[in-house]
Amino acid sequence: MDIAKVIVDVPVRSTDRPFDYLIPESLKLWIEVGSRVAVPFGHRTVQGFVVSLESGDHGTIPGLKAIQEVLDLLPPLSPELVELGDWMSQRYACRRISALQAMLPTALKGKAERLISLGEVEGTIAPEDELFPMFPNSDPEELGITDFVRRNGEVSMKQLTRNFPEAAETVKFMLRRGVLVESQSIKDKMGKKKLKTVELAIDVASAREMLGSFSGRSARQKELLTFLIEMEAILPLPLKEVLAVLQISAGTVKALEEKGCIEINEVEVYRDPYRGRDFKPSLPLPLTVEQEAVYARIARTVDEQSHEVFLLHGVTGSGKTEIYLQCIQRCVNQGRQAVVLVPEIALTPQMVERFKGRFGSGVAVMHSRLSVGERYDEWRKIREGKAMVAVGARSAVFAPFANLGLIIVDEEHESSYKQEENPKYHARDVAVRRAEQGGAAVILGSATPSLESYHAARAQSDIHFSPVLLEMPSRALGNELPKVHVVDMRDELKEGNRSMFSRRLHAALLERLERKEQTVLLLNRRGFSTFVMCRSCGFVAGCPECDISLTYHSRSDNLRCHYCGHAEPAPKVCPECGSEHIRFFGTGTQRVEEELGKLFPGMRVIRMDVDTTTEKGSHEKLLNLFRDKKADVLLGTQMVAKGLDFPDVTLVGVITADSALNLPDFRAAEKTFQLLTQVAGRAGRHQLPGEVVVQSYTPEHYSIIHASTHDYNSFVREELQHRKGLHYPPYCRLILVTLSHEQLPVLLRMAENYALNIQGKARQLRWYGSLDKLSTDALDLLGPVASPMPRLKGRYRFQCIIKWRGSIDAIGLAREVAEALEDSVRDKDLQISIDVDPQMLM
Ligand SMILES: Nc1ncnc2c1ncn2[C@@H]1O[C@H](COP(=O)(O)OP(=O)(O)OP(=O)(O)O)[C@@H](O)[C@H]1O
Ligand SMILES: [Zn+2]
Repeated sequence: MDIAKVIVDVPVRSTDRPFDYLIPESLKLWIEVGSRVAVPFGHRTVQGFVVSLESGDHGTIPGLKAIQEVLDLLPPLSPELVELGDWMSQRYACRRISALQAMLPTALKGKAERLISLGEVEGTIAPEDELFPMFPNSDPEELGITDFVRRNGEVSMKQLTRNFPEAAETVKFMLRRGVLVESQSIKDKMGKKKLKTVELAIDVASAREMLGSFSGRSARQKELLTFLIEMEAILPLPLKEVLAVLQISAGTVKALEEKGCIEINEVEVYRDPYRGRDFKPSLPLPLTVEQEAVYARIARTVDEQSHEVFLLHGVTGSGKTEIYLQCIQRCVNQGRQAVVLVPEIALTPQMVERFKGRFGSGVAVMHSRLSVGERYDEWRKIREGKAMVAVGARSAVFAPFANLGLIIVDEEHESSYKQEENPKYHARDVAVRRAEQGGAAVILGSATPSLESYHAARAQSDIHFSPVLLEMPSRALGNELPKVHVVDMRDELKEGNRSMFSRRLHAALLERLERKEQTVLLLNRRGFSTFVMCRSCGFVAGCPECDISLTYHSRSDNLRCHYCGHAEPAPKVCPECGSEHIRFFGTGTQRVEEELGKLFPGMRVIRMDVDTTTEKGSHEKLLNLFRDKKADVLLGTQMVAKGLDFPDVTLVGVITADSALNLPDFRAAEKTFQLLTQVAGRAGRHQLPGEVVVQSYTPEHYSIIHASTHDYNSFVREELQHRKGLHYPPYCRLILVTLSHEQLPVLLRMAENYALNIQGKARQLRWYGSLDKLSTDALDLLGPVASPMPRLKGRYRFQCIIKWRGSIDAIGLAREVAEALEDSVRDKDLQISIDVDPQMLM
């Protein structure tokens, strides 16, 4: 008998390898690489994924157990995705099962029953008597199955395999052609699964003739038939809608059906979250000269169907989206599919509309605001070949397309592409890997590329990938980038203005009210109240070693560094200028809203933050209100910074540019630059010119200076110098290792132990030492120190940061030492988490 190697769903490390199972003869045809199976494990039955097959005579191996059941008719994973899972488990030091499960919609993880029903063949379900002509060459088995499913409506997979034990190949073949469809019995209040439709059963001419034959009593039937004749072009119509429009009863419909004039069919509808919504169809725009050059370059690779990564650096409003759309078209024309990744926060209706408008219902949308059932249906649309394009957040990188030709990562610099829980993968890096496997092109697009990607493109020597840099320095509509004024808030204070609005921003807001133009106001809440700042001179205390801001701890009233552990007492007066205006910094959106109400009576403000957007669809509602000019000001957190394209926005105000600058994060300057550039890019995108007011306590900071002149290149040059000097990415890579335990003394010992073991092993391998001194292969370790959140859910937390570069296997080492420690102490309470290339060090 043949053997399947199976990764089982048992959440302990010792099972993180394939186990051998015999494939019983009866299941042989059903099992492929990527199949989900039920297998005995210990005394239980668990779920697992087949990762490889071995044929041969293994019948005699004692103790080898057999697979019990196949859980889906079509394997939910492709061999390509299984291989990607393998790669992820090494790249992110995670378990293979967790990588594989991350690829599937939630619905497939639960216990829902799998059902088979009859599919749509050429648009409608085949009526009984048309069955033979439709499958002239079908074998009796296929007809038997069709008939069985028809009689039962929906059958479970068990029923089907019981009745047709030998028919695996046939059923699979039928599934692939859409004669059968597989679904899950997901109870989902968001939508229904079946829709009745009404359609003429005779041609229009005969129907017209029939009209004369209706007498007084059947006037309603005549009305219905007349209606259907008029609507002929758009038939079939949903029955429910017809009943509602004509105010007729089901009896009328039935009578007409019995006369053979009409037919009622039941079709399966996907729970389309965008159903009933009209998307304005959009045609390809004639490209600008800049766009044309970029497009031609990418199109070449798409046509060759080869693998290449592009970094598309295009200023805000340069028309990157149009490039994406036309490249996708090119790819789809060749019969290959495309995935578009966008940050969750930017997955606005406006964004979806642009893709649906161009590609219609061939677009599947995947994001976390959909219900479980809706997400499953979108996933199924992809797997069954009913969608050619998937637009979605992070996890859409796993869209089960069979022949992927293009992956687009929009706003590639966004840190939300990194998943913070296990598996801690970065969707951009996974996208590049997947494309490499399948010979697909990748476009990483941004107005502010991440330093990692940009450096990789310039240096052509990066460990992940070397993208080809393509640039679009001007806006598509030919207008200028907006003028940016930086206001020094220290001067405002000096001159007696204690309000949160500078005089300049105040005046600009008034002007917009008078001219009936709109304003976007950004309040950057990230990083508030973790640091202490002097309002007189802008001083913020930083770590002397690590060049990041110190974090204030109120209990001990001191300041601490979360990279190396440096601590000092919190100052009472500013060490720079002696002022007593040194304190926490913090303002909420609500307070800004109140203040606007006081200063500008009658101003209509829409506030958009986590509080006002929790409800499903609220985000969209607020944006629509703003677009329809029901408000003068859109006030919000980061949410307002991205992707919006509103013609009447001529002013963008940033309340405090510095707050994120002071996060204890080596990417603070980069993130500040990106956010300012993005939000500034919302102003003056169409006919009206735009203006931006940025309020700051540190206007001399290079991230603010360069953002104000839209000078990405100068910012990058300066920032790269800093990173190089202090050994931060992209000049090295990081691994964040967090250890947690309920008991502090135990944890301290373990963390110390972990650090020593890493250092010891690295020393043996001649990797260990300061990155300053070692030239190529090098590894250094910071810590252990208390984590920024030192106690979480009753557990203490300590962390180490491993810095490394070169071709050494630092990830393997971090994992190996963690596992050895776990094995040696055998303390179930100890948890060690490894985050490779962390985005959040807080
Ligand atoms: N070739 C073109 N001809 C006419 N208009 C265009 C063309 N390309 C893009 N546009 C328009 O220019 C505007 C900006 O384009 P788009 O939103 O795609 O820019 P973007 O680069 O994605 O910007 P951002 O990074 O700010 O989101 C849009 O209103 C778009 O319709
Ligand atoms: Zn430090």
